[in-house]
Amino acid sequence: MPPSDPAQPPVAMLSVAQARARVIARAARRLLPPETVELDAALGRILAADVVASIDVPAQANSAMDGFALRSADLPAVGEQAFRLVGTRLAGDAREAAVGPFDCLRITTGAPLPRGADTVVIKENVRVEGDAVMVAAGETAGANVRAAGEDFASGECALRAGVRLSPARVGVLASLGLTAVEVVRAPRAVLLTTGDEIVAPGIPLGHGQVYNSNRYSLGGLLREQGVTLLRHEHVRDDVDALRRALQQAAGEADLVLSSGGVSAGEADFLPRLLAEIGTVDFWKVRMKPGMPLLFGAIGETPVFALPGNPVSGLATFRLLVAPLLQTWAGRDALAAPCWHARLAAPIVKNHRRAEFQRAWRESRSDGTLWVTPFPRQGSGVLRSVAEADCLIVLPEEPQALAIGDCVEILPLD
Ligand SMILES: Nc1nc2c(c(=O)[nH]1)N[C@H]1C(S)=C(S)[C@@H](COP(=O)(O)OP(=O)(O)OC[C@H]3O[C@@H](n4cnc5c(N)ncnc54)[C@H](O)[C@@H]3O)O[C@H]1N2
Ligand code: MOO
Repeated sequence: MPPSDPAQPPVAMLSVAQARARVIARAARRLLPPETVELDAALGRILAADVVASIDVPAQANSAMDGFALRSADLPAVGEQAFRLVGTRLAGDAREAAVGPFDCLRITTGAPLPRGADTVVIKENVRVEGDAVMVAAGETAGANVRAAGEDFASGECALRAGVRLSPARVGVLASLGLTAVEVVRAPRAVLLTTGDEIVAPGIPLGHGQVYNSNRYSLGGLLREQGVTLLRHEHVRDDVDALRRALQQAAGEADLVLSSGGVSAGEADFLPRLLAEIGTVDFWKVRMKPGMPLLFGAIGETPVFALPGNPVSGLATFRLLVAPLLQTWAGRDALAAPCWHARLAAPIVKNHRRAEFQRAWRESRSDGTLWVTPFPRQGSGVLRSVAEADCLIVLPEEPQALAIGDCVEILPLD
């Protein structure tokens, strides 16, 4: 249930797991429709439906090497055997060919195997004497042949719905002969940054002013996740300006992300405003950094109001915005594999929020993974995220962890 007065801290904040469940539930209420794109535009997109192979790949058995195709039954057990050279087929030669007993066909990599043949002997292993090809004992039956359907058999599921189309996956689609593919429509987002002290880079910094890094780091995270960033707008700490900006953004986007103005300051208008013009699903999560995170919707458009502190914004994005995008991508947002590592430095934590410490991981030669927390963990130390490659996940209970203790980590790359 939404808190009755979002400007007042709720009696019990949600845990990260509870907050994530609410985010996923809201994402599932409004999935994005599929659209068809040409293969050239498919890279990075999310597959909307399973792709089933309608042909065998490769379509015919073919040679994996340059050499001579023959019948394995004719290979010599000892000494040498002469094979009669009956022709040549380079890859791309569409004529059918066949070999009979003690025949061989000169063949190049990728050329279809002639009827009757089941083995290719590489050219380096034979001696050609006129029309005779001499093959010595020791060749392996069935060698250097790629079976029809070895990569994908017709009828087999080649790619599952929900996967991101990497270069190799787009290659798979092409290998199946497809020219276009159904993908999930890219979510469209508007990013609002707020705060009277925030100015754009390039302008000389006045007293008390701060450059707008969130625009670029949060905008970058959105883009990295395949979101189309429709636009960014910086909004001053004015309740009417914020109301207008939020309503307009919700009208044009699938997702609204804002930064700043969610905590307890005199200009932190977002919690009350979202309750006024939309719905508050939750405000404040038992996490550090990122505790004041606000989530809800305007109409059916989900709204994340992230804390203004640069590190808090990035952490809440990784932990709570990403699951919404994963749900829209048709993926199970709870299924991410869990990594573990040993602590290379002690950690003492006294509070009762789950903590996500920026850290570096290191794979040691004995096969163990170690993790070193960044020395400065403040929510304003953006450098900690810029230099880190993972987050150490510390559970809610107070902890005194020693060097060598095992902790859960979340990779950032
Ligand atoms: N009395 C309390 N004070 C604070 C609490 C609290 O519970 N009680 N919570 C703290 C926590 S935790 C966080 S996190 C921050 C979150 O504050 P807001 O979301 O309201 O954000 P702002 O106050 O607008 O800004 C916080 C900080 O971040 C800088 N900032 C904001 N926007 C940007 C931007 N676009 N680029 C770079 N830096 C930005 C801003 O200058 C502030 O330094 O509140 C604590 N306070
Ligand atoms: O949650 Mo705040 O993000 O601790 O600084």
